[in-house]
Amino acid sequence: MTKDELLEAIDQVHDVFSLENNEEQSRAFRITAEHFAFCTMKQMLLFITGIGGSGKSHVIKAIVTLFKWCGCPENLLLSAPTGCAAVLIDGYTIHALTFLPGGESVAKQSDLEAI
Ligand SMILES: Nc1ncnc2c1ncn2[C@@H]1O[C@H](COP(=O)(O)OP(=O)(O)OP(=O)(O)O)[C@@H](O)[C@H]1O
Repeated sequence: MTKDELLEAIDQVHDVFSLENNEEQSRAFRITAEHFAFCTMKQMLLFITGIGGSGKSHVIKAIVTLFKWCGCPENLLLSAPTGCAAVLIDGYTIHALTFLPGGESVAKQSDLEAI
């Protein structure tokens, strides 16, 4: 996919999810999408928060859609701290994603570094 096609896909997903109706959703989506498009080797940490129903999952769904449209859904892993939150975004719990053991056992540093 060329850069122009990527930018076009970003605009289309932005429209499909009506993110122009919400400035903060729009900004969160564009920051993530443009990082995906132009800075693939750098880690980005972005904290999106808001009260229940403010549209956090909606932004995540838009990001998921962008990765699908760009043909690389496998480059995106979704996780959430609780099972309920993970189901809402069709993702994994952080424990499941990082193979952390359940119960009271403590993960070994070497196991975590191998992930
Ligand atoms: N920009 C938008 N355009 C249209 N509908 C939207 C938009 N943002 C959010 N919604 C709708 O508002 C509802 C609540 O949004 P969402 O589930 O994303 O909120 P949330 O912040 O993740 O909530 P919670 O924290 O309770 O899980 C959903 O039905 C979603 O589709």
